Amino acid sequence: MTIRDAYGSNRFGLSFELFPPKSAEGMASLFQHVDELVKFDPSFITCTFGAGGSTQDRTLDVIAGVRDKYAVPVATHLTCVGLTEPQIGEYLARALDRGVENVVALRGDPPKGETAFKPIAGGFSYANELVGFIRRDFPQMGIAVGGYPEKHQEAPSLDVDLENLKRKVDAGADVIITQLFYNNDDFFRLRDRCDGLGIAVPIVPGLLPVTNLAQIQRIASLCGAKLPSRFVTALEQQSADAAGQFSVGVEFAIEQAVGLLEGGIPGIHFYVLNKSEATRRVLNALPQFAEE
Ligand SMILES: NC(=O)C1=CN([C@@H]2O[C@H](COP(=O)(O)OP(=O)(O)OC[C@H]3O[C@@H](n4cnc5c(N)ncnc54)[C@H](O)[C@@H]3O)[C@@H](O)[C@H]2O)C=CC1
Ligand SMILES: Nc1nc(=O)c2c([nH]1)NC[C@@H]1CN(c3ccc(C(=O)N[C@@H](CCC(=O)O)C(=O)O)cc3)CN21
Repeated sequence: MTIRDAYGSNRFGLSFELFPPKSAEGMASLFQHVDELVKFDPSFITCTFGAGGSTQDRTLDVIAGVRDKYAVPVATHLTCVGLTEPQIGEYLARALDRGVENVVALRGDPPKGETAFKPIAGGFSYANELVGFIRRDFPQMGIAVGGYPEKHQEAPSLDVDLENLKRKVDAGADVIITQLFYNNDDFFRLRDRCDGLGIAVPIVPGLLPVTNLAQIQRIASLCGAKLPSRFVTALEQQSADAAGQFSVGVEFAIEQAVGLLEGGIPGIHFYVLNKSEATRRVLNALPQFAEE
C-alpha cells in the first residue's frame, strides 16, 4: 500500500510522524505510545531521518519495526544532507527490502552548527532532484514532499517557494505534507495558490499539538512557524502548571483541526514527537475519529 492510496473521496489520510529515539528506553517508550496511536487506524506512520549513518539505521529500525509490529504502512523520511546519489539509492533499496514502500523526500536541514545547506559532490541540492531520482529508480515507491504555509525560511517570496513546490510535484511527488503552522488561513492560502498553479495532488496539513511553551518555541524557531500571540499568552498564563499548558495546547489543536476539517482537507499529519496523549486527546474530541 503506498500513500497514493491513503487519500480519496471516501478515505481520510490520518498519519503520524515519529523521530528515532536516542536510547533503548526511548525506543521502548516510543512503541508504548504507538500502541495507543494505532488504535486510530492511521493510513501510515513516518519517521524522520537524521544526518549521519547511525541515525539513518535507527530510522529504518523504527519504521520497519512499526510495520512489522502493527502491519501499518510506513514511510521513511529521506534528506539530501551528506549523501551521494548512489548512497541514497542504497538506502532506498534497504528500505524496500524491509517493506518500506514510501518516502518523505526532503532536502534536509543544515547540520548542527551550520546555517546554510551545502550540497556535496555527487549529491542533490534540492528536494525536487531527490524526487526525480526516486521516481526514476524506485517507481513503485510513494513520495510525499514538504509544503510551507508560511513559506520556507530561505525562499525570497511565497511565489518563488510555490514554484519550487510545483517542481517537486512535477518531478513525481504524490502528496504534499505541510510544515507545522498555527494559523489556518496560511494553510488555506497555500491550498488556493496551489490550485491556481495547477498543483493537483492532496495537500495535507501537518499539526503539532503543543504541550509545552519552551519546547514549541524551540521547534517553531527551527521550522519558521509563528505562534499566534493570543496562544502564547494563554500558554504563558499556565507557566507554573505543566498540565495547564498541556490543556491549552490540546484545546488549541482541537480548534485548529475543527477549522481545517470544516474547510475540507484530505487528511491530517500529526507531528506526535514520540508521544500519544496530546494527539489522542485531539482525535477523541473529533467525532469522526473518537475511540469507541
Ligand atoms: N525532517 C522533517 O521531517 C522535515 C524537515 N523539513 C525541513 O525543511 C527544509 C526544506 O526541505 P524541503 O522542503 O524538502 O526543501 P526544498 O528543496 O523543497 O526547498 C528548500 C529551499 O530551496 C528552495 N528551492 C527548492 N527547489 C529549488 C530549486 N530547484 N531551485 C531553487 N530553489 C529551490 C525552496 O523554495 C526552499 O526555500 C529542510 O530544512 C527540511 O529538512 C521540513 C518538514 C519536515
Ligand atoms: N526544518 C524542519 N526540520 C525538521 O526536522 C522538521 C520540521 N522542519 N518540521 C516538522 C518536523 C518537526 N520535527 C521535529 C521537531 C522536534 C523534535 C524534537 O523535539 N527533538 C528533540 C530530540 C529529543 C530526542 O532525540 O530524544 C530535541 O530536543 O530537539 C524532533 C523533530 C522534524 N521536522
